[in-house]
Amino acid sequence: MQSFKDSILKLITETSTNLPPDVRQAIQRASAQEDAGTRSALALSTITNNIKMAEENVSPICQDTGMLTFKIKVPVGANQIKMSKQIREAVAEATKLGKLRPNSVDSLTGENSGDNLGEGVPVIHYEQWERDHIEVRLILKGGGCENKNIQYSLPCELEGLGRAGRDLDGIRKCILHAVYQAQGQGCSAGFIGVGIGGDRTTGYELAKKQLFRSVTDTNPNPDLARLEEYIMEKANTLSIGTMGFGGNATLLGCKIGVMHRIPASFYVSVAYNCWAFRRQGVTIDPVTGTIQDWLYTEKATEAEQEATVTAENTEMTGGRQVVLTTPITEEQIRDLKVGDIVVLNGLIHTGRDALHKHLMDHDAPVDLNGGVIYHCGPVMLKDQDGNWNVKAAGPTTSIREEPYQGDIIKKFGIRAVIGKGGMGQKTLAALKEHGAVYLNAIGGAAQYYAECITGVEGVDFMEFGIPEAMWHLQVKDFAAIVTMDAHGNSLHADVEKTSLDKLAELKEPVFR
Ligand SMILES: O=C(O)C[C@H](O)C(=O)O
Ligand code: SF4
Repeated sequence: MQSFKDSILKLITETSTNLPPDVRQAIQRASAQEDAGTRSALALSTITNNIKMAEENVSPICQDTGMLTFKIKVPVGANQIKMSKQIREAVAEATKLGKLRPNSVDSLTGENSGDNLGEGVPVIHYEQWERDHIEVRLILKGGGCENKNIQYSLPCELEGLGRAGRDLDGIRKCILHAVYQAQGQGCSAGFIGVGIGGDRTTGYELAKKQLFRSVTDTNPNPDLARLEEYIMEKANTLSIGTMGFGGNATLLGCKIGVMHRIPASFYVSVAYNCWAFRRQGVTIDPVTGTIQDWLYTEKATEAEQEATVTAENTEMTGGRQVVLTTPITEEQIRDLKVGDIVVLNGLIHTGRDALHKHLMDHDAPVDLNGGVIYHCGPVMLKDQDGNWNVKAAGPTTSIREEPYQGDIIKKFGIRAVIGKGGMGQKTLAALKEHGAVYLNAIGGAAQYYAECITGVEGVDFMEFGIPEAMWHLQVKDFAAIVTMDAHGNSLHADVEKTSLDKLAELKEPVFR
């Protein structure tokens, strides 16, 4: 087992930087379905670009390299204690190499362990089997989509859909609702794993386990196969679209598993995964520890390859492009409308949960007047000369800052907030009152945005850890879409309303 650690390091690197063919094909199919020239088509072509860049740069597809979850099958007699030790070493090394963001945080103190190790993490599940080789599967599931997981206890009442009963039709309603409630916040278009039955814990486990299935497989249970097909068709009529911009592609995959339950409980658990669906797998020789084969290698058909060409040709035709350089004036901001594409140049500052909370009752370390806050926790590496390099830097889910954002805009004179998934009424009101905009960047496009960052001017609050620190970044041609403007308009509110209407159209029973 000498090479086991190296094999795991390869698996982690590949998972973080190279999306498997079944996932790529699903994204390509979505691009082909999307109407050319729309915001969603633009987002999908940025995503396609980003996937390529990550593979070429061998750098994280998304800066949130997620919760590492290993699912391992071992022959009788394999030493799991030794395997776990080597897995932990590989995880720490992958972090040092910038293939993973230091993403493990003490839940009570907030302290970042710096190496992705910690109490209970990485998550490693072992299962024995009768075969001779080891199989290791890994999923890197990020926080934005994890926060959109949802569990239903049947019977229940659902917005738009009414009563969901304890039958296949009730399950159908729960799954549709799960896609609706995620909106764009989990970086749609997404994939879902559904677990029917079990208790609360095993239901979620079953849901997550479905994410290890190939996107293209067919459910062996004919009822569930029918339900999966139905959900794929109908979820894509909700018009949520990529990043919640509205559009034809909302769901890229749906996999449903079932287990027994106890009479009193009936759970439907849904694990939502963003488009950056990072999961890979290998078979490993138990004697040497070397990789024998990669899993998830099925290739695209010719028709799918043709669809890729169409996707790559997509270019944004609608919307106005406005080039802005920081600091930005109130007049420039009030001129912007939902749908405009802003191309930013100059200095911007990252800030997420810890910083927003801190700024509520402290001064900022830099002048933020006319400034731009970027909801982002980048992957950063220090080079030999002690300079910081940006390895991945896409946006994080903005709604977490909703309690603070309006006050922070007012207190510091901020003119633009960049993030993803949109924000709520309180922020919308503050944008109008103080003259600011919300710019939606493409979630997960961490390589695309890293390339727009031309320099790291400095950093404050390193004690918050790398993702939560306040990085001062010089950007050039950083493009994002105005989705909330200073006139009270919010694309997110509009899409939410339209999709609720469409959801309500699916209220009538289908599976009896
Ligand atoms: O933590 C991050 O950088 C992003 C997170 O995965 C999110 O989607 O909000
Ligand atoms: S930012 Fe988006 S793509 Fe990245 S992990 Fe979060 S939900 Fe996934």
